[in-house]
Amino acid sequence: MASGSGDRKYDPNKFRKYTFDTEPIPRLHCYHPDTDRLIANERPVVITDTHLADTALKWDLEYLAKHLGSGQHTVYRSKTHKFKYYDEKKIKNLPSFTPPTQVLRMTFAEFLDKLRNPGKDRYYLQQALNDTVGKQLVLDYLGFNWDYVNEQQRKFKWGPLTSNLLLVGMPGNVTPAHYDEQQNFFAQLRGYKRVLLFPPEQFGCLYSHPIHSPHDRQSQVDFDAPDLARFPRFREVRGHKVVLGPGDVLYIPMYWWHHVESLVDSEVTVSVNFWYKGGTVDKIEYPLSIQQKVAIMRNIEKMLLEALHDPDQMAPLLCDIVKGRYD
Ligand SMILES: CCC[C@@H](CC(=O)O)C(=O)C(=O)O
Ligand SMILES: [Zn+2]
Repeated sequence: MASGSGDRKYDPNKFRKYTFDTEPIPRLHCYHPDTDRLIANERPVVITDTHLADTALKWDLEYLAKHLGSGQHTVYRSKTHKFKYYDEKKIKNLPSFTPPTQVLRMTFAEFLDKLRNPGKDRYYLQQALNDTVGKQLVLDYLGFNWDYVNEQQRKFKWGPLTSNLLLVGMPGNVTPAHYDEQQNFFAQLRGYKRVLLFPPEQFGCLYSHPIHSPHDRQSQVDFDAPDLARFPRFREVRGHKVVLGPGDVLYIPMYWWHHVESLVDSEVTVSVNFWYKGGTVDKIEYPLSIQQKVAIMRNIEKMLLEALHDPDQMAPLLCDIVKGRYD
């Protein structure tokens, strides 16, 4: 049964089921007065009629093969549907770490080949748009509604645009729950993606990997088989949910956890995100925001690890600070 507004065609039953409740995310016109209020309050919202990346709505596989350029692109290969991000620079911190995916470099033509004959593997192209793309793609990129996003960046005092990541994923691919330290306008171009979001207040329920781990910022909880003995507060998560289709732009606020999956039987999905550095506050106001508290927790963890030089000493030391004194 097709679902969704207008000519949106997807079967909502084709997304994986999870153990927690979800509530919908508002879908508002870019000029609706509540849209800017939600963004100003760092709450997620699907913004319609931005025409943000309309020039990229034609970016199907054939078009990308023609215009993405003959350079090498970053493609992840996974033996499962999950593409859990890891920071290669932190692997040295954790000799026991086994990367859950392989990073490959290939031309788009080679990527197309993999899509046609994936074998048991799955592939996910994740490539920052840069000056290696073809002329036509540059023209499409210049044709993005920069007036709109530049105005938003100014209005909400965000930092600079750091990158636009092009994402070309196989049906069913999942980017597991994580948070980013950047503001994100996520533009869906082809196919359908479901995004589950969790506010930064649920930090204590999503158990991110330790900061020195390559999986820093990623949840330790396997949403397909949550280990409630190790992660008991996962029972408390309450998600926000939206299915994005072509033309939708989702504002993913900095520090909001998100789990993103391509509809299992949709066409190959194409998205482009707009990552902005967070703004700087000129003066600290109290009470602190939850985002500021997450940033403080990260800084404390970094400083303590730096001082102790040994992750195994973190828990006993923190327990001595807290137990019987602050709890
Ligand atoms: C590597 C970025 C993946 C993306 C989610 C997805 O489309 O799979 C995301 O998490 C983001 O845009 O922040
Ligand atoms: Zn993300």
